[in-house]
Amino acid sequence: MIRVAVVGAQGRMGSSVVEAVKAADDMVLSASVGSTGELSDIRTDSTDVAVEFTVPSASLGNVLTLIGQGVDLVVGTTGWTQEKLDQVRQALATAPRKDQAVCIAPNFAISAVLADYFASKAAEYFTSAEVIELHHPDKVDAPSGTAIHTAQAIGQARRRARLASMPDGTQGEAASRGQLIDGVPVHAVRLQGLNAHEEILLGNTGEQLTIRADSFDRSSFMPGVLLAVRTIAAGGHEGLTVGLDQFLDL
Ligand SMILES: NC(=O)c1ccc[n+]([C@@H]2O[C@H](COP(=O)([O-])OP(=O)(O)OC[C@H]3O[C@@H](n4cnc5c(N)ncnc54)[C@H](O)[C@@H]3O)[C@@H](O)[C@H]2O)c1
Ligand SMILES: O=C(O)C1=N[C@H](C(=O)O)CCC1
Repeated sequence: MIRVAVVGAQGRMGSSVVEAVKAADDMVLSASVGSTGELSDIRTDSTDVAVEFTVPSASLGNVLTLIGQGVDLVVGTTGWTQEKLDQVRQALATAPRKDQAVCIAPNFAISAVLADYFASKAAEYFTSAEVIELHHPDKVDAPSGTAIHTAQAIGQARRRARLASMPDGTQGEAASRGQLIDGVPVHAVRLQGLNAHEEILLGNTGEQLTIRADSFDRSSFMPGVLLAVRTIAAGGHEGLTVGLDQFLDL
């Protein structure tokens, strides 16, 4: 049995993970920690993998503390910059266990992971690319971690293909053109009734490709979370892995 601790256990995602772990035949819940709980309860004598879904302002601190306690991690909280990821890599380099592993993924839904992957493949064939993410209004960060990841993948693909900057004749005030991430405009919508959705628009003269992923319910994230837990627990992924795509045979 894989012994799993959940950090952020009272949140929307954390509480779903607690239920998913309880329902999994090969897992047992070893600890569940809320915002006032003690991370010191999560140690390698009782936990194999900790799953962290909290808030962007707390996640790095939680991750560094748990790495220091020798614990492997699956992290779904968003808000990760290159600087923060580098701090995780540094902590892992001096971690108590040599084979310690952390997986940080902005999205565990297979639809979103594939949309991101397809966009990274398609982007080099299109003159223009824009990302629209649409979420429930309780979300604290914008743009979404997934949209940032997608825009960065599109930016990389465009550089690989040596594409020129995108055509855009906008003059003067351009706030409504979205936030540029790696040269890609990203637009964030917050709307009552939505859960988590992303649309990638790719355009050429006379044609358009639209890639869209919809998570209608938080249950959509659970198979990916459990897959990441099983993959980390099985070993062989020491160090930092960013993105669930790294654990899929794409
Ligand atoms: N990777 C994915 O597939 C995926 C899917 C959905 C949401 N998310 C991300 O997961 C994060 C959480 O989303 P949510 O909808 O569950 O938010 P939420 O606000 O419902 O839950 C966050 C929880 O973290 C708790 N918390 C805050 N600080 C804490 C701390 N220091 N230690 C322990 N717990 C603490 C809060 O009390 C709250 O219960 C967000 O960053 C969101 O973008 C990722
Ligand atoms: O509901 C959220 O919050 C979500 N956050 C992630 C993100 O920012 O990409 C994944 C989708 C849901």
